Amino acid sequence: MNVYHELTGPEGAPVVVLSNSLGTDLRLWDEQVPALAERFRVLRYDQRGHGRSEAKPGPYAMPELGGDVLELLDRLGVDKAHFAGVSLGGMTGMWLAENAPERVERLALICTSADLGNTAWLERAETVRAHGMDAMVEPSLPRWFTPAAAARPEVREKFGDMIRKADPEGYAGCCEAIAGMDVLDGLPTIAAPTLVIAGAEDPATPPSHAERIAAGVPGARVEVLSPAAHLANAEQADEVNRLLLEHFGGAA
Ligand SMILES: O=C(O)CC1=CCC(=O)O1
Repeated sequence: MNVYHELTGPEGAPVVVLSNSLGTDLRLWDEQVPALAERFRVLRYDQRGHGRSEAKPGPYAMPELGGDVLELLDRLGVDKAHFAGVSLGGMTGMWLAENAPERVERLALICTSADLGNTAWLERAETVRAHGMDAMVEPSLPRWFTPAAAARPEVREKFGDMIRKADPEGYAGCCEAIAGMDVLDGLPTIAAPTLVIAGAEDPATPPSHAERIAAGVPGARVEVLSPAAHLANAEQADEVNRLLLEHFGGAA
């Protein structure tokens, strides 16, 4: 599988993997990389079907999204890494922590869920296969950002571009992975110290989903940020950077 990735930060430093959400790409983490790369080797990648990664025909399943990360870590010679994921990226992180615990040091789950149902995701997959990614731009931005942030031209341009650059088949395949996701029952087996971050105004994965994850993962703690919708790491970058550095042990 051809997974596009970028490495930033000192060689030999502990590795932090950053995994993007549905419809975005590794640019989602632009505000995190400078802060994290002072102390960590930051490995960000594009989920399959997104950005510059390969878009195999769907449907996909969570073991494939997690398998892409394991393959990438193997290729780069990384035995174990910290992992942060937004939404679909967080789902990938939960799958990894449950199924490859020896590869996950500490886990940060941002604006994500262990169960998002299935019907709506299968319908969304049908919509993008029929109408392409343009159909996703206007519905997505108000879920991703609070109204003030969603109105900013640079936000609309950057995140609209990420949506348009996703491959419709790849996006649909990821919707199908969300529909078939099965990480809820395994939450109590997660041994990696886990931080769960939610956006108070997130309509897609509201704070109740973060609380549900934290109720399942032994010792997990929740932080709710405001104002922030689904892409809290973009809207509350400084606070998310502070929390990630503290959680991964890189705080000054
Ligand atoms: O619906 C959205 O765009 C929000 C979302 C759900 C899963 C994900 O990765 O993003």
